[in-house]
Amino acid sequence: MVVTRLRLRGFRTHERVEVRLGPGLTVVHGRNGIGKTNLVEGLYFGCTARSCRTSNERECVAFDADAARVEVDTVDRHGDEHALSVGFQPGEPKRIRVDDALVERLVDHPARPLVSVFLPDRLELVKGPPALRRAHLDQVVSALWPSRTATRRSYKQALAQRNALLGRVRAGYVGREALAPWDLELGRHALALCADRAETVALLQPGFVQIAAELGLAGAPELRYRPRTKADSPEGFAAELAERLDGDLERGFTGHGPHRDDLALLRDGRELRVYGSQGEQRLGLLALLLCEREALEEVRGAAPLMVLDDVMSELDADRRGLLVARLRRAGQSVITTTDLAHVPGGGEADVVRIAVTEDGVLQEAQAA
Ligand SMILES: Nc1ncnc2c1ncn2[C@@H]1O[C@H](COP(=O)(O)OP(=O)(O)OP(=O)(O)O)[C@@H](O)[C@H]1O
Repeated sequence: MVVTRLRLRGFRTHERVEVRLGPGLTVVHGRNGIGKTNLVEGLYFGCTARSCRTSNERECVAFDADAARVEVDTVDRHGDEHALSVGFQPGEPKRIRVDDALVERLVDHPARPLVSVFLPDRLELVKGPPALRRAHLDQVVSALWPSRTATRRSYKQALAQRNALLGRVRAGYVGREALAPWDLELGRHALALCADRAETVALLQPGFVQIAAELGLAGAPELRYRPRTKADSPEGFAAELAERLDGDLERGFTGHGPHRDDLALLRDGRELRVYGSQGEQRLGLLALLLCEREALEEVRGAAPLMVLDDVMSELDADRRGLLVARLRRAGQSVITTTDLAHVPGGGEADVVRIAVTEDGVLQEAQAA
């Protein structure tokens, strides 16, 4: 799936913009604060109906506009064209259309392109709480094997049911023994979810190690899945729950299981979250997103659209070269930069360049 065209209306600094993207690399350049991130945020919004920068989407509507509208044209692998549009007016539900049909959600719609975004704000994924990395890992599982989304859903449902039952035991409506069948049920889904996550991390690990080293993360990089459970059968998991039942009854919810797992990014065995510098955390995040992209290419035969905002200024010339070479190997990517010279090969004929200036957004090189 390739995004061929992006149109923004009333989106942050962009009153009215239309640009074409290349099937390979597109470089968006312009001075600080001119609206480059706003443009790629618009691209993300058009592909997912969500902002990649804020949960308060009112912020995306231009200061002097009442509503924002983003349209994205795509071509799928069979050559079929699709038109996605997202209209957003604060206080109203979003109006999302795919090929003129209204849809409720875009994220799980088959016609939408997968998109992976590196923004300075996304550093939270490395620095922040385990819940963010867990959710991210589950998204990668779903992107790699869409049918396995059901595993996570089943676990969540079983967990909610057990938590409800804990409440009934606490209130004295039923005895503790009522939990036993639910614990086994939860154990079955828990082990399936852990297996999906472990398989994904094993698949990502070699790429992560290679890319992190290539980008200059000193020491031995490692991606490590940290499941809470040590069980290898539903019965074993149920036994772990039974050991913790008093605590669960006290709190009123289940404190053990895959909803407490973490994905650790390490260097020389130490967590980047705790010991990494900001620059090292950035490299860790970049390596993670890039190895996911390559795994998707391998498993699904389609790399997601990769959006890299303001990444070049942090890398030396050799590493910029390695990064761009990796991006150009497969799939579509968009890089923003203050200086076109920071993108090796950015002037080549197959690269699409878009200049964001005080006079507007200028398409410098058109995709064929
Ligand atoms: N809803 C909005 N309406 C109008 N302008 C906005 C809105 N939200 C943010 N801005 C403006 O957008 C500008 C920042 O744009 P953006 O983050 O895209 O810059 P940039 O080109 O990526 O800069 P840098 O290179 O420094 O990262 C700021 O001047 C900010 O005031």
